[in-house]
Formats: sequence, structure tokens, C-alpha cells
Amino acid sequence: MSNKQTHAQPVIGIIGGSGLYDISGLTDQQWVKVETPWGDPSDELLMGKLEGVSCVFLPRHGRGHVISPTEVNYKANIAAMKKLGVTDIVSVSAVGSLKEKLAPGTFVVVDQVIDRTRLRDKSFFGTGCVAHVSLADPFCDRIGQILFDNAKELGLSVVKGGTYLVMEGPQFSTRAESNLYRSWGASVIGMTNMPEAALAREAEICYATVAMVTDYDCWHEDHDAVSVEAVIKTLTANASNARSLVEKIIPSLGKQRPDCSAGCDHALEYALMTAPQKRDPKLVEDLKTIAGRVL
Ligand SMILES: CSC[C@H]1O[C@H](OP(=O)(O)O)[C@H](O)[C@@H]1O
Ligand SMILES: Nc1ncnc2[nH]cnc12
Repeated sequence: MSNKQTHAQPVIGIIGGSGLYDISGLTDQQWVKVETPWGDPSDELLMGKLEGVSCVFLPRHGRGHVISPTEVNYKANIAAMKKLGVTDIVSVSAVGSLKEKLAPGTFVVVDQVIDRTRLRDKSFFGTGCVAHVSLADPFCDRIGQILFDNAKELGLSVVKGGTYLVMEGPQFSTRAESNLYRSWGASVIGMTNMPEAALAREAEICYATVAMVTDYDCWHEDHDAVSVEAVIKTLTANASNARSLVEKIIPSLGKQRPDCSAGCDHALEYALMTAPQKRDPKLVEDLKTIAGRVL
């Protein structure tokens, strides 16, 4: 018997990146503290409703931008969203451009990732309960299409598709690295979308990113190398566009739907490897938070 679920009423999660530390327009607003088996999320989560759709907002770096990309507790963030019933996550991220045509101010609905991080805990699973989910398509194309369509309707400069190179940071890239990533065909560069996208997949939450280009990193001969000052300047100029897009897509995403056509919400269907009698009971207990459906 299939144990697929349907999401009678989606709950929309928004993970706000640099420059997006809250969202407006929510009714019944409440910041709530959520505990998870993996520790504390970046901040309290803002719960509320927009046009009747339940939403949950979390500032990735905490209000006031206190947590560095390496130290964000990605597992706790995703687990907290799952605990609050989130079915679909839209991640908003500031990125540098690795392509001439992706000028600052462009929104890119990315569809691939190259993960160059090396200091992060990448999976909820491990010894005692091993699982392997597919990351062939790390972003949910169903949400990606909705993001793209809504951004177009708002008249934003938006591109569908692109590879997000995730670097460890916190320092920006060297010129040699930037040119290397360009030679690999990467479109944009940032520090946060992995392991966030991978963990959302393990938690069977649909996840898509809209990346807001803030700079040309350091490869472009006609532009200064990226600095926080330049990033903030572009972020400030584009913040209202990002907010409008987030507010516009929530009602579209909140419509009732069957299982995700991209398959993200049943990613664990055939992923578990460890024999039931060999599983670590403590780990299994913790995993119930994100994988209760299959455990
Ligand atoms: C302030 S520039 C560097 C910072 O901005 C991006 O964060 P986020 O993806 O949360 O918007 C980038 O990944 C770095 O963490
Ligand atoms: N050039 C860049 N490199 C890494 N992360 C960024 N976030 C915004 N711009 C960036």
C-alpha cells in the first residue's frame, strides 16, 4: 500500500536571506520559539496568514543578521519548519553574478547547485539510520515555475534556470575561484543554499530559491570586486521587489494540490537503507520529526 500523502492545505515557509528579516501583510502574526532534536533554529519563526493561507517565516541569519553562513543551524531550521507543518519553502537569497547577462537587480529562479561547502552537517540521517534521497533536481520545479510566473507578472527582471554555486565563506571568493566557477558554467554564487535544499528534500518539503543578484562577484573587469557595502546597496534597492514577490506567491502556493508533481514530497519513499531491526532507536526517535511518514 502506498503511504503517499496529499496536502489538503499547504503551509508555506519563507526563509529570508540577507536583507529580508521579516515579511509584511500577515494577519494573526506571532513569533514562536520552536525546539528541535537538532537544537535551536536561527530565530523564532513568524507564523501568520496571508489571504487565508498559513505561512511561516524564518530569517536565515536571525533578526539583525547574527549567524554566519557556516554556523546557520540548517537542520534545526528545516526541522522547525516541518514541525510547524510547512509543506513548501521559498528561499530568498542574495547572490553574486557569474554571468555578464545576470546584472545586479536580476532575480534568478535557480534549478541546479554545485556544493563547495565543507564544514557543514549535510544530512539528518547517518549511522544507525542511513538514507539516500535523490538530489538530481535539488529545487522544486513546481514552485520554481510559480515564482517565475509571478515575478514576470510583477514586471521584475527574472530568469528561469541557473546553477547556484555554494561556497563556504564567510570571505568572498578569490578572482581565481570566481573564474573557475565561471568556467564550470555556474550562474550565481552564494553561501547558504546547501545543505538547506538537501535537508528540505530529506524532510520531504518542496523547496525553491529565488536568488537576487546583488553584484558581479570579483571576476568582472568593469566592476569593483564585491563588498558588503555594494551588496547592501543593491539589496536595499530591490528589497521591495523581493517582498512583493513573496507576498504575491503565497496565495498561489496555498491552493490545495495533490502530491507535488516534481516528487519532492515523497522523496523518502525508497530512500531508507538500514534494516528496521538494526536502526538506532534514539536516532529514529529524533528522525520522526522530519521523516515520521516513513518510519
Ligand atoms: C551579505 S552578502 C553574503 C551573504 O548573503 C547571502 O546570504 P543569503 O543567501 O542568506 O541571502 C550569502 O549567501 C552570504 O551568506
Ligand atoms: N559575490 C558573492 N559571493 C558570495 N555570496 C554572495 N552574496 C551576495 N553576493 C555574493
